[in-house]
Amino acid sequence: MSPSPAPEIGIAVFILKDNKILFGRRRSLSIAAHTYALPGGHLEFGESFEECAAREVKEETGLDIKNIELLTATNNHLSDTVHLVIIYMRAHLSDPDQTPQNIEPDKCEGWDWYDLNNVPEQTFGPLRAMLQGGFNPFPNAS
Ligand SMILES: CC(C)CCOP(=O)(O)OP(=O)(O)O
Ligand SMILES: [Mg+2]
Ligand SMILES: [Mg+2]
Ligand SMILES: [Mg+2]
Repeated sequence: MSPSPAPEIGIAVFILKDNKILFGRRRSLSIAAHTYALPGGHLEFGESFEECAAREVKEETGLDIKNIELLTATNNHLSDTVHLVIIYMRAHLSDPDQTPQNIEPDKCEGWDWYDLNNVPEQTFGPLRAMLQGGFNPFPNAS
């Protein structure tokens, strides 16, 4: 019997601007297809969490970020073929006036800012559950 593949490691970034968070609707990808998720992607060999966060955000939105901090991690055994550890980071825009661009339109329908209390209905399940459970990514959250 061949060994099960190792779980994937994904970095997801809460980019915070005023009281909003950046979400993008994913196209028909292997993970979280057609749901709203945070910018982010697979941790690559030798990267720190912060390096991966900055790289994936730049690759996907063109945004430069700073104050990159580790928040939490979730272990998501989503199906017989998808087991994903998601490491959640938060960050702020290096330039508050910079606007997100949809750099990878084949992977994402576009980026938009959402209030924590009004995230998209079709938010990626594990993320939605975390937020509905009271997780607050903002600094000094009560
Ligand atoms: C959901 C995410 C944290 C893990 C999967 O990342 P992804 O499919 O966006 O991967 P890439 O951005 O690296 O292509
Ligand atoms: Mg990516
Ligand atoms: Mg990605
Ligand atoms: Mg990637």
